Amino acid sequence: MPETQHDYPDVVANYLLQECLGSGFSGSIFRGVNVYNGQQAAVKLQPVDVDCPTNMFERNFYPAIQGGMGIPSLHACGVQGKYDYLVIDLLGPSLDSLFRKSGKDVMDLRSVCCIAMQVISRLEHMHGKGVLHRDIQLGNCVVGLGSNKWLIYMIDFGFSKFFIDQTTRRHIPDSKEPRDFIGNYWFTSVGVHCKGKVPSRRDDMEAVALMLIHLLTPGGLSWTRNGVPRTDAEHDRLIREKRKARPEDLCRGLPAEFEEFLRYCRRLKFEACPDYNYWVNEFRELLGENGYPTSSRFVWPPLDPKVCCPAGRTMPPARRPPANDTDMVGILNELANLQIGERPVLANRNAMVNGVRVNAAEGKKSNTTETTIVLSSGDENTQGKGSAQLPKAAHLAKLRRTVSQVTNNEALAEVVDEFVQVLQTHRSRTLTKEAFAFLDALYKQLADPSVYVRPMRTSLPRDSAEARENAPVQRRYAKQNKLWLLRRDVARARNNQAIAQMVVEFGATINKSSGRTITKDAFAFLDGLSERLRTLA
Ligand SMILES: Nc1ncnc2c1ncn2[C@@H]1O[C@H](COP(=O)(O)OP(=O)(O)OP(=O)(O)O)[C@@H](O)[C@H]1O
Repeated sequence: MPETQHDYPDVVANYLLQECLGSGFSGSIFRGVNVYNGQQAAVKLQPVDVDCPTNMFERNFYPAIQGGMGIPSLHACGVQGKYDYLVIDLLGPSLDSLFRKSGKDVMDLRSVCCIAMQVISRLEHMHGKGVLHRDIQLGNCVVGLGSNKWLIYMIDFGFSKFFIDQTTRRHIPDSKEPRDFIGNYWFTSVGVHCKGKVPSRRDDMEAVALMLIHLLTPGGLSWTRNGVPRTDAEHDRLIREKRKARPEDLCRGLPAEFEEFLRYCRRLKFEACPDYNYWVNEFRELLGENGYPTSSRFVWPPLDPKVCCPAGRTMPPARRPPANDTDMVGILNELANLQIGERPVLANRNAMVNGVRVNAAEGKKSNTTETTIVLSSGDENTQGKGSAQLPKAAHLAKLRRTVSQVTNNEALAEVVDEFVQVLQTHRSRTLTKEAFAFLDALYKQLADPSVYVRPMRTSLPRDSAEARENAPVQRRYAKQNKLWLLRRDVARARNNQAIAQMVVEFGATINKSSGRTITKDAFAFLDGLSERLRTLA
């Protein structure tokens, strides 16, 4: 029997109310038992006179989205006495509650990838029916019960909205007028929360990205750490913090997919349909690359890594450790001392950190002497060359000079391998101007060393005449699709000229992207390129 300050009825729509399962801003949810057939359900009650009658809104969306995987069924709804009610499938605990109860600071990578795959699929379903969720958060993702406990359900459609007008079947219009934000403090997109933009599909996706990054960040995203803002000043502070957080800072130390996903969502146009499939596959691949099963089934509590990870694999932590170089050196030294069978721990490209430069006078305070600590990757190609000690820019400049003098494919392949290694070694995955200069030189060697090559990246602004000139090639594909195609096609490139053309397209695609980051497909392309050069040698 419900105990409350509200005088909730004992029975609502034939359901005898039992214990309270959760409470929201203006209502509560009870387990209910059908008095006629004993079936259980969740009964969501809200006083009819609340300022924001979300139950009344919510019931409008069920007919449109019901039947989708991970969408609860609506069994009954209406008004009884002073309460607006919804009777929906009884489900299990929310991700918020599971995570809190685990007492952990971060969630494991496998669980986060499964959440990513499932929640993106839920959005694909909802968006496919013309509905935005607009309140993506851990409390609104709940697991099923019994045989469905691996399945993540989306709940709480009280803030949802049809973005496809039900009469005209057209997308709702954008507006330049800033609007009051709708959603939640933690995960609502920067555009909607901090800039007052009209929410669309991209904002649901960005909320997912922020939620995933939050789960992988010790202590969570920085603006979530002071609790819910209670005053306007606190809210303003939160907005400033959220707004200034750059993807590369939020995702430092995480697998590159998370930063790419966040950037992707933020680049989407107002009416754009996100490529859900692409991202589900990215997170699936990330699972595979880390030795996990690639199923999206959410297993909680997480399995012991020894059980779900093939023998001999070393598991990456949910987050690569340090924010601080001094800590990093300590951890790397410890790692170097570990005796883990015959496998060189640091040789795994995903986990590899070849070298770390640490300033002798601690951090960046001094610009004098630098102590360099180099840990070998165990990779034959770099051993003995001593070049891992060079700063990234100098190393890339040296490679540019080398590539300009190389005359055969085998040697070109070696230089490309070293280029990849330099990019992998450094924390920032941005293609710098030195890296672009290397690509220019590589192109020249592959195409015709005697011709003048117009630099791929110049200091001209992005919308300059030159950028516009290149635009048709760049616009043809979104970055990820283009890189995927390049990665696929380089294996069958007929000759050096064809590869040279791909290098240009590769550079143009990365240059066009907002972060100029090197993605997994980008690395795969470079690897494929060097392999192809060897077979064409
Ligand atoms: N069908 C369900 N089965 C089991 N528990 C549920 C169910 N629906 C909701 N809950 C629990 O109740 C909590 C609140 O649910 P919900 O978000 O739908 O309510 P709300 O009043 O709209 O909340 P808010 O004010 O946060 O938007 C959920 O986090 C979950 O723990």
